[in-house]
Amino acid sequence: MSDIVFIRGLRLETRIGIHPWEQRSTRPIILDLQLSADARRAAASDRIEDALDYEAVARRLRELVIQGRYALVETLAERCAQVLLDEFGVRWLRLELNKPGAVGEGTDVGVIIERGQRVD
Ligand SMILES: Nc1nc2c(c(=O)[nH]1)N=C([C@H](O)[C@@H](O)CO)CN2
Repeated sequence: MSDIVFIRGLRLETRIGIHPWEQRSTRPIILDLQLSADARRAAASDRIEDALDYEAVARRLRELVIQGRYALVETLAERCAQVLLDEFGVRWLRLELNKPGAVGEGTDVGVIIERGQRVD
């Protein structure tokens, strides 16, 4: 199965950073996600129950991200990945977490992780 459901540019507020001043207020992070999913099954039935619901994914990640406090982008990326694997049954994912402006205006920094087994 090589189908992918994607979410690009998911902007979420969180407290993140290694410096005490970064923990005093929220800031935006941006998630880009690729999630393996069986699009053929969803297309055959045309039912959301047979699809990986990107709306539900976005809602769950928003809840997770806003509630937490994190030092590292790696930690937050890993938490998000675990939720997708455990709660949504995603077998493979690629997650890019961007912390825009962290090393100067207009600069994108962050982490890209892949988890699970890609079945082709
Ligand atoms: N690999 C990482 N390096 C750095 C991180 C991080 O989360 N992962 N964070 C910081 C600071 O919080 C920075 O974003 C703001 O000064 C520095 N390096």
